[in-house]
Amino acid sequence: MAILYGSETGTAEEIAIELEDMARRLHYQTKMDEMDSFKLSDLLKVSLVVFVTSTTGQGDMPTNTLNFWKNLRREKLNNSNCLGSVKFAIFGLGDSGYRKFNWAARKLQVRLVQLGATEFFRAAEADERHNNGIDSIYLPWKEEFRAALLDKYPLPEGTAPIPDDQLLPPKYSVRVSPTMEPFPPDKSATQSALYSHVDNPAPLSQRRFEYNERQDASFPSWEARADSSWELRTGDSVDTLDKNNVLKDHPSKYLLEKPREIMRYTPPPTRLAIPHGYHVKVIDNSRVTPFDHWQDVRHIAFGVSGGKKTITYIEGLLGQAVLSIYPKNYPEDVQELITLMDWTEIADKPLEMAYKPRRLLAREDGEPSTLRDVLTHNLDITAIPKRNFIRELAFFTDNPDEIERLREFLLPGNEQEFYDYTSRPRRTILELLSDFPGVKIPVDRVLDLFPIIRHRDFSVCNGGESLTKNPHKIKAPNGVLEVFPVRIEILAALVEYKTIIRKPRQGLCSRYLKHLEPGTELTVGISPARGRNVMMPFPKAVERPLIAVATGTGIAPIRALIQERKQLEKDHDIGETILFFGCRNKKKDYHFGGEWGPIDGLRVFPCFSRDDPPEVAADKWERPIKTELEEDIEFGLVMDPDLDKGKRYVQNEIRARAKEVGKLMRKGPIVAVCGSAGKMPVAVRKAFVDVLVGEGVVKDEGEGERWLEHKVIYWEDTW
Ligand SMILES: Cc1cc2nc3c(=O)[nH]c(=O)nc-3n(C[C@H](O)[C@H](O)[C@H](O)COP(=O)(O)O)c2cc1C
Repeated sequence: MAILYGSETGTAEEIAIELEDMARRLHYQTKMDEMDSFKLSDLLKVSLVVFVTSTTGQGDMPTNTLNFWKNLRREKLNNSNCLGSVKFAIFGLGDSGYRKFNWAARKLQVRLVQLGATEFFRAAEADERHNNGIDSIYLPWKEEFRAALLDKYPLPEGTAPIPDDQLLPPKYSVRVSPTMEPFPPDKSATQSALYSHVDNPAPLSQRRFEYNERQDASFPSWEARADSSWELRTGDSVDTLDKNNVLKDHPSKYLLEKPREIMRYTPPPTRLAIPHGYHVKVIDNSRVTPFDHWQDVRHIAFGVSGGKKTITYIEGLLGQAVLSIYPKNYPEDVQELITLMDWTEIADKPLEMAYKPRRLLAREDGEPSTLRDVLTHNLDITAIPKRNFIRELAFFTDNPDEIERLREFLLPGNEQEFYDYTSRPRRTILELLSDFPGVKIPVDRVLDLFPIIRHRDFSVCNGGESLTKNPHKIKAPNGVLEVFPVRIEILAALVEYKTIIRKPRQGLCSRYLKHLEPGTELTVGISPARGRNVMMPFPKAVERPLIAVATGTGIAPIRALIQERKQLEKDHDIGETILFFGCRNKKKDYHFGGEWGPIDGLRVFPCFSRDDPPEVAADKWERPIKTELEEDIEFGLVMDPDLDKGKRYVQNEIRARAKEVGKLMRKGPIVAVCGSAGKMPVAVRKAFVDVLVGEGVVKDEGEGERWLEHKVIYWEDTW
């Protein structure tokens, strides 16, 4: 059975891992990987294929499916019945707050059937918005799916499924190198004392040579050699804790009064071999919201070194680029885990990883990673523990109480307890492990158990001249002036909460960004933003008017776009631009508000939801407040029923400026909507349709929708 997933932030991947575990227990030989690791012809080699895919963007396929999807859609396959022998099942993950709910799974299903494949079990569409999230659909589906497998493909006589309380062999192969001495300490880490006993180790070059020899010798599996096409791309990906739209509790409830104490040590700067990575240095990291504001928003600037090629590449992105940050764990957390697991003896010895997960990045300097390296740079030890993790832990403790407690979390009917222990307080893996001191994870299970750190993508918030106009200079600690020909900026809202267990919480990436000091060197990914092609059929698009709608940090890509259009002014007639920007307070989170004045042809309509008197917002189109509030309360977004009464929102402002918007709409503008997902993009689209009807551009709502679909470049970037 092949289990192929498409996942941006790891949820679908977790489901795939669970399904593989289930299949292995039914004695299936399995191959679980991202869709892009599979060729179409590989599908013909397996008996059953299970696809697990989330939907991303606006009804888009996840990044790690794009090659597979492109192959599947090749025109020459039409009517070929080329997948006639393939039997498949699909599990889709989505969020019903998006207009194109579960579209990736639906598109995939339709195409597979078109090409002759047979669906051997019913497809499912799970919804992140459901009370128990994806699980409400997934858990019953999995049980039925298992029963269907046993029914249609019964086990041979005398063979029983492998029970859940029996440990399966590890999937990945990792061990501490048996002959090699520990490597000399990484000066920036906090490990020097550990090496005081090491006398005259063999020279590094010799040890590296021996190590490589062994690695090569034990590298035969086709999985290990499978193509790494994913490495050629980077995609939109969000660390769960950093993803504020899925958090069920309103931030104000768990507001941190004081910033978290700065860690004594920041992560070591060791670089990873990040696909298409760029070496950058932090030039500036400033908080742009006042300290009494609930949210810490950072404007971070990076200097990109590199020659003409880099500059051309970045300029070629036309202000619509995405910068991927690969966060790291903190040395103190890593040390805590090492101590908890009794790994002190082996933590700094090189590892041999004959078969490692595809996403696990090696060190850029070619040195073999130690366990400490892997725990610092690769494995997410502060992620919220998932079911797979907890299930496996029960095998690694001798304490019967711990075994019982761990297994209890997973019993059918205990989903709420599981959620209350893990996601609700956003408990970390590290905390879970300190709650279960009897658990000692063997090192050969490390790669199977811990999730891999995901990069997080940020829209680059500058464009045009500001990318390259003036070389950026900063003084290195040794006094030498360094020059960076390219400057890239991002605007990052850090996620910090105090949860119901009263502990401060930060997303892994938020914490990493918060403490990024100017001068820090790192490797980042820089790639085109999703949907950029729609946005920039260059040069025609710049001549169209731009109606931009942004809330909060959604202003980032819009600012880049506005700067980009500004630069093109010399050679093109740039269309008019209007910007509706929504935030809470003029003085607190009106990001870049001070910049708009001098830009010709741009008009900005800010909407401060907490500043303006209610009568400004009230207009005849306002949707009944009650219904919105009921929705909000249901999703735990609003704590105080009066909180949102009579506020000024972008959708109201669009209606209030109907004449102007209607006029631009007739010219077939670009409409860009950026900010948090959920109600905002829906309400904004509805407002545009109302304006189209109200201004007589179209007759009715249906025609209004079609106008937005066909006459307008409608680009949403919401998360
Ligand atoms: C930026 C972003 C865009 C999304 N777009 C859609 C969408 O268009 N349709 C949908 O049903 N779900 C959408 N979702 C919801 C995800 O599919 C859902 O959260 C899923 O559980 C994520 O799984 P993953 O972590 O494997 O990617 C989106 C989520 C994000 C963060």
